[in-house]
Amino acid sequence: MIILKLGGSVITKKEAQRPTLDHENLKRIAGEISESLPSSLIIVHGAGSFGHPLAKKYRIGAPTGKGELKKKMMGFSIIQRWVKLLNIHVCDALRREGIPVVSVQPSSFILAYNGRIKHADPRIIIAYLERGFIPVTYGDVVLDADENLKMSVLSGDQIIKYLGEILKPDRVILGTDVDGVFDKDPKKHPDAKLLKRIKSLKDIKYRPGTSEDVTGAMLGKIRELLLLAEKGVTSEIINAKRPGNIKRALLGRELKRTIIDGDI
Ligand SMILES: Nc1ncnc2c1ncn2[C@@H]1O[C@H](COP(=O)(O)OP(=O)(O)OP(=O)(O)O)[C@@H](O)[C@H]1O
Ligand SMILES: C=C(C)CCOP(=O)(O)O
Repeated sequence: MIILKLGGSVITKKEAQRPTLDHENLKRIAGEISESLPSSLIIVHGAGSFGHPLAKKYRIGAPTGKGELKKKMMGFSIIQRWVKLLNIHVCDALRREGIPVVSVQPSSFILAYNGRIKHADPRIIIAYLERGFIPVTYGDVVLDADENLKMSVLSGDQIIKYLGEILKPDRVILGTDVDGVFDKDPKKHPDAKLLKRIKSLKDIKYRPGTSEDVTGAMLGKIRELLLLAEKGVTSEIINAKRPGNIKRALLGRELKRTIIDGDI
C-alpha cells in the first residue's frame, strides 16, 4: 500500500489570492498515477490557494473572539465548499484516466481537539481500499472540541500521519514543489542544500513558515512526518512539479528526495 500526497503547491497556484487550479500539473500527474498505479493506493491532497488564504482570513484555528462566531461559521462553510470543489477537480482528473476514485470528505467524519484529530473512523477508507477503490481525501476544515477554537484547519499532512499510523503503508510519498527538504528554503536561498535524510527538526537550520500557509508549510509537514516515523513508518518528500517524478516514485525508481525516518 502507498499513501501519496499531492501538495497544494503543485495542483493549485498557491501564491494566488483567489482559488486557482493548476490544470496542467493536475492532468499530467493524473496520467502519471494511471501509468504506475499500485495495487493499493490512498491519495491525499493539500488545499493550496483553495484553502490557506481563506482559513487565514476567517481565522479558523485561532481562538474565537466575542461576537466572531457567526462570521467564522460562514468562513468555515465557504472553505469547506472550496476544498470540496478542489477535490472534485482532482477526482475528475483521476477518473478521466480510468482510476476508480472515491472522495472522502474529512469534515464529515473527523473531529479535532486543539487542532489534532481526536475522533475519526478509518473503517470506511479501509472498506473502500479492500474493494479496490482509490480513496481521495484532503486538507479540510473540521469541528474542534476546544471551546475556544470551535473549528480548526486539518492539514492533509496530519491526515497522512493519522492514516499512516493505522494502516502502516509500505510507502508514504509527499509530492511538493521543491526537490525535498533543504537546510533552508530553496526558493529564498539559491545555495540551500538538499537533505537526503531527516531524523530530527534540528537538521533544518533555518525554519520559517510562510505567512499564507496556515498549517506550517514545510515545517508543519516535517513535524507530522517525524511523528509518523516514531511509529515506524518512513516517508519521502519529492518534487511533483518535475514531469515524471510521481511515476518514478510510485514505481520505486531513483529520484531526488528527502527521506524522513526519525530517530529509530
Ligand atoms: N527548508 C525547506 N526545505 C524545503 N522547502 C521549504 C523549506 N522551508 C520552506 N520551504 C517551502 O515549503 C514549500 C512547500 O511546503 P508547502 O506546505 O507549501 O507544500 P504543499 O504540501 O505542496 O502545500 P499544501 O500545504 O498547500 O498542500 C516550498 O514551496 C518551499 O518554498
Ligand atoms: C487550509 C485548509 C483548509 C487545509 C490545509 O491542508 P494542507 O494544504 O494539506 O496544509
